[in-house]
Amino acid sequence: MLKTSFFPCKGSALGARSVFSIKLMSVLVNARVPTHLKAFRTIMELSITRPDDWHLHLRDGELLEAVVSHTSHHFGRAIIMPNLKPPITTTAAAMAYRHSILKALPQNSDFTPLMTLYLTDTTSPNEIKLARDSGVVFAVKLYPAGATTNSQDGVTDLLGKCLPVIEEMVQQNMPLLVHGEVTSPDVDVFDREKVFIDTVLSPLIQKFPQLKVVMEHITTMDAVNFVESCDQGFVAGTVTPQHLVLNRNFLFQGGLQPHNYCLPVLKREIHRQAIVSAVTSGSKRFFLGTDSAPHDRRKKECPCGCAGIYNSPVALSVYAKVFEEAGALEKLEAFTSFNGPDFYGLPRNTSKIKLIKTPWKVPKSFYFTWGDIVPMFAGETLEWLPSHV
Ligand SMILES: NC(=O)N[C@@H](CC(=O)O)C(=O)O
Ligand SMILES: [Zn+2]
Ligand SMILES: [Zn+2]
Repeated sequence: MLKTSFFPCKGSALGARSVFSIKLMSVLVNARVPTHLKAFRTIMELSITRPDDWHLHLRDGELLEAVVSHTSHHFGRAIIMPNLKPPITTTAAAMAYRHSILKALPQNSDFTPLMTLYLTDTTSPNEIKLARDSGVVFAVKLYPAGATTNSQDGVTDLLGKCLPVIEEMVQQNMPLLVHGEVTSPDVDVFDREKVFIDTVLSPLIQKFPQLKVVMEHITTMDAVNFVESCDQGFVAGTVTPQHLVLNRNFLFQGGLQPHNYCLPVLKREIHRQAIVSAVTSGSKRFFLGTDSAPHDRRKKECPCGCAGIYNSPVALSVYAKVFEEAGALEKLEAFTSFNGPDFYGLPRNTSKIKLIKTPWKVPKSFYFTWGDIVPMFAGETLEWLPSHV
């Protein structure tokens, strides 16, 4: 392998602390031919600060053991979603869940799970104090009751029933993470995010301008505009790989595609484009949150399949492709590794990972003791292989 050039890239959005760099390497393509005829292929390699995943479902039991290393290999930290059965509604339960995640990690892993509490109609302000004092709970998650997987214990009336808890969250500087969809059957499934913004989120933020809110897995230009219209530092948005590269046609292409079904559901192409523009613009308001949501294959390929896309194994490759295609690779690192910790008031990671622009094949499935999980882009070839430095 012959290094032909090395140049650190300092994009304007990155500032002096950026360690982003691109390397080009010439690699021998065919070793058998005489030296003077040997062909070289140029390989690009990115070095970025270790990313964090600000929205992740790790599940529990054998599913947890099957998936955790796909995140812990390349990510430093992740915000762990609390929608287990039963949900993680107390600090004590969050601490126990954290313990089981740490136990499931590969040996010598330094991955840190950042725990969350599942908000219910009866969560007490005192529970928020306990959560803050524990030092291991970093946010509270709002699932409108019935909106998504395991949300049946969620909130039925946020503005009516949860005001004392929200006041305490403001006091404790505890972020509220939002699955932003209304659940009324009268509202078209493709409009649920916009209606949620208009009827729940806007009034909430007007009432509590000091509340930190993350609009999770944004799917529409309405969500992009909303996040951009709010005070920076108080409202942010996470973005999944699927909402950057798939539109709603992918739900039906060649027949019903259960592995492309997640909530909020994929939207029109104009919405996908608005999200791509927002994240590749270099805005600090958006950051990486995969919403990787593993389900056993039989729960996806059945008459009433679960919502959720398992994307941990491919997420970094997909994000890199999106930034590359937008001509904004120098802004990738802020999205993957800076904007999230800056919003949460946590230090940025200090170690690095590499992304190598080489083709690699996504496994068709990941088997575990009682089933298997089909990842996003199963069996397809991607580029930008993540690797340790
Ligand atoms: N995104 C999904 O479609 N599913 C998530 C829940 C969620 O994040 O809404 C899951 O837990 O499976
Ligand atoms: Zn959700
Ligand atoms: Zn989720």
